[in-house]
Amino acid sequence: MRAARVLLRPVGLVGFGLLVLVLLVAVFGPVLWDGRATVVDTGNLLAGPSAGHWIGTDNLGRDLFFRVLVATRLSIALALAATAISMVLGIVLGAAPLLVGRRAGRLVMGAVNVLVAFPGLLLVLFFAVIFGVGARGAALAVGLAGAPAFARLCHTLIAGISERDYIAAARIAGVSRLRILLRHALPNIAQPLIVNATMAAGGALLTFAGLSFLGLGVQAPSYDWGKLMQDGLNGIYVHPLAALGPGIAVILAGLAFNLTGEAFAAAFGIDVIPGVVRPRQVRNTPGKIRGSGATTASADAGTVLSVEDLRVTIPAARNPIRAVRGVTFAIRDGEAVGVVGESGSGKSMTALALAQLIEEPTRVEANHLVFGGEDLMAAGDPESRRKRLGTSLAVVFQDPMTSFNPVHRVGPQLAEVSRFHQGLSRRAAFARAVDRLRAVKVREPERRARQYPFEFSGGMRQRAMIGMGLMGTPRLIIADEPTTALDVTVQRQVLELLTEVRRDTGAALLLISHDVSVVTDVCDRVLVMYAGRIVEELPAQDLRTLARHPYTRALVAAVPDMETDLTKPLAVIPGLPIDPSRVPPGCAFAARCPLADDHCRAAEPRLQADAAGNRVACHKAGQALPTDTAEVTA
Ligand SMILES: Nc1ncnc2c1ncn2[C@@H]1O[C@H](COP(=O)(O)OP(=O)(O)OP(=O)(O)O)[C@@H](O)[C@H]1O
Repeated sequence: MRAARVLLRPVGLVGFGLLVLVLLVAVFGPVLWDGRATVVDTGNLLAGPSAGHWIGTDNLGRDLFFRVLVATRLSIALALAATAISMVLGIVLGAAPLLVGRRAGRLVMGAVNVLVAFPGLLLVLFFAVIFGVGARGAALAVGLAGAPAFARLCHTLIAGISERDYIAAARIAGVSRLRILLRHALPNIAQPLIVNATMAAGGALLTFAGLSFLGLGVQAPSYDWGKLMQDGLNGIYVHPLAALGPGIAVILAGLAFNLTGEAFAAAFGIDVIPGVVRPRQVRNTPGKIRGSGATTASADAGTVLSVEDLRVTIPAARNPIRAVRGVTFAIRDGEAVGVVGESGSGKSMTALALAQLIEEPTRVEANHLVFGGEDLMAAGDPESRRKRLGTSLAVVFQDPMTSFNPVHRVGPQLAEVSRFHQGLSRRAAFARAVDRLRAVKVREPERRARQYPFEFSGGMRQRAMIGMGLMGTPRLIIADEPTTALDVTVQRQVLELLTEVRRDTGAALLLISHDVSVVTDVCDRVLVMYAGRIVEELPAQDLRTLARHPYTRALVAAVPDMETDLTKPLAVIPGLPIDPSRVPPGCAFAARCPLADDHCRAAEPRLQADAAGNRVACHKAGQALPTDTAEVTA
């Protein structure tokens, strides 16, 4: 237990001990000592410390020590109330991009950033004047003034997890934004938020003391530490303890909160300074439409997905990054299509665009993008579209560690899909989740469904992810490098499972991999991508022998098989992929191609189909390579 370890550190022990003491005094102080704190002793006005009055009396002869103890409750209550206001408002504002979309969210965060730039005390004074003097006004003022900092922290933390696959999975399942926030985002950022709240409460204590001291906070006859300090200030030269006593209480309580927060932060490895997690630029987003007449949902019968001229562009300060540059293909019902290519060739971007998981500022454009008869480029709310797609499209992500929300049990996460889409009761949805876990060969599914993701092995998590896709009736499963993070034996099991699922459900499969042998084993057809384009399409069984594009042949040669001469160094493709923000004229592969000539460097080859329907984009398609097998150089 990391929380328990906090108490083993001196800082944690002192802070936590002090905090418990302060809270006990806050709860029981008024009950135990209110009488002694309010007794007026006219014979002892403004008396100094004595055996009867440890830190003296005030101008009505009331015992200051007991007044400080009794004031603990109001002081702590105000600090906690203000922190709660800051936190709730901060979470709402910080989650704005998630709740109301990127564009409106950016406006909100812009305003938040301006407010963060203001000195905190200035904001407090501003709000205190607006809400009026008194405890309630002060609590609102301190709460509101603290909200921007929380908003920024919350925004940063949410941005840090919004790329996680379990958030994407929830989006694909069509879960509402509010539910994603409450169920998937907040539980995963709770630790740093609570640690920061603890420390903010310490800061709020000081601010309240300042406000009351200035006469803007608590008003007589109520009193908090600040009010006591203000009263004591009048006689500071004759009776300094009257002001020092409550001052020391503020410092001790502030220390208690801050030390406890620090100790928890250290134990949980949390950076309490906001702004350490940078959001990635690409986010889940609506698509944009180009062209007009071609956008009607005119999929051929038997075609589950039809894509024409898909483009994904990421805006950048200088040149936009053209991650996908006009991809056209179709998948028939039940067919398995593989996408191969080196890292950065645009495979994942294509998949994310198909799953409607790309958001502004990244632009998705296509002449035609139809899934299951639904025009995905049609105007309309992408969220409601995703909701409709929810059960017919399943996505399996690369990293089984991030596919599930770590704070929820696996069964309920699967069940969420059925509760949301099929309106099943909690019990019925859970039963279906158990059934689906059984279908993907998770042993003891009833017990496993009640376990947390960390109790699953990587392969089992990946099976469970496939099981989640099967909660609906998927017509297409998009699997983006589903086995990359797994060891070889488990890889095979997951691939076999995908094949079985396909056979049993009739779902089509789009399998993305940089591993040529994986797609040749599992798929019917292969799309080879390079620099954001499809450069070749052919039956998977022909990939090793009949590939015509020099790039495809180089990819194949780079994978050793039983006939590879292991006495020679393994083949690699010479050179580096192009920078997608600076696409050269002509063929993007020309600089690395042993066959390239001036024509290749000047004119971009079109993707052309032959009589068999295979496609290749190369001026030199099928030509013999210059040296022995050697588009490949060691
Ligand atoms: N957030 C981003 N910001 C800038 N460029 C990006 C971002 N995400 C992707 N890209 C660029 O877009 C191009 C396509 O990326 P994509 O992830 O689709 O490639 P990939 O073929 O799936 O690669 P990998 O196999 O490594 O996942 C790459 O050049 C990549 O650098």
